[in-house]
Amino acid sequence: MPGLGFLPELRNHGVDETVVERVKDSTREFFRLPLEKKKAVGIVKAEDGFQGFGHHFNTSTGKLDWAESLLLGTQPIGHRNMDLWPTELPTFRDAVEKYSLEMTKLKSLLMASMAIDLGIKPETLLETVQGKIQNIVFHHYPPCRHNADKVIGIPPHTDGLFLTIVLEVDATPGLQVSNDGRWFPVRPLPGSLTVFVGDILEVLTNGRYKSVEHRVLVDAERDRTTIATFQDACVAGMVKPLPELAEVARYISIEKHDYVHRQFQALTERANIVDSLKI
Ligand SMILES: O=C(O)CCC(=O)C(=O)O
Ligand SMILES: [Fe+2]
Repeated sequence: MPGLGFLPELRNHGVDETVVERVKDSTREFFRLPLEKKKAVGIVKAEDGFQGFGHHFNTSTGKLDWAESLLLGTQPIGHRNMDLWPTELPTFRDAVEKYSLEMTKLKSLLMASMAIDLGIKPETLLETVQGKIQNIVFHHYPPCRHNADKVIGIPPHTDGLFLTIVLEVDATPGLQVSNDGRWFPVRPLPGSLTVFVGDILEVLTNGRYKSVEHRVLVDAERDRTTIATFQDACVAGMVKPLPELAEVARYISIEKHDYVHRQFQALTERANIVDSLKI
């Protein structure tokens, strides 16, 4: 996918259909729970970021956040906070565990194709994600019948980690990508997945792949529910272009924890972190 910031329709991805259907059902069931039950797994802050249920985005766009989300650390096992995996629903934990493993497999397949495309050894790329965090975020955007222009599902952003794989639970539109200052809807065919290049992947590939700005609008009539899987990466503790792709580095090298700090700052200032790393 040279030059592409996202793959709008990944078909024939080999992800087990039963696993997909079960995680979709579990997600619908979770959001149908009464608010008190969802609050029981409310956001908890930890050293490696926050996990749990709540409003994850602080828009500062002058619009009201119109989403409820549950973020679970899923890989490696030590990153899990099992207190936040709902026990209320009998199949939820198992469904998420299996889906997480499918996403791990798919990520490796995608990375093998990327390595071929980039002309580097697959191990070079795979090493960057070895033992790194995978988070799964379940989003629910309820319909907004009146004043839809005053709310936003997720404000414009690029994904800060390495790779994102989005599964739509229903067929409600809302996701849009930005290109040349215009917004374009993303409408994947049923059964396909949407893949986003994250900011770290842009830096690692020295700009061969670009992270792309996207947002989620709220539908007037229908709920939109999605499952976004995020994969983290770094090169020996650093966010920097892979030496194999950086005869002339186009981005500075930065310690991973400084990157996380900068990313947090960029989010609150609505600035683009990747731009601030460009040489
Ligand atoms: O829900 C969606 O369609 C996209 C979610 C997203 O962009 C994100 O979680 O970063
Ligand atoms: Fe995103």
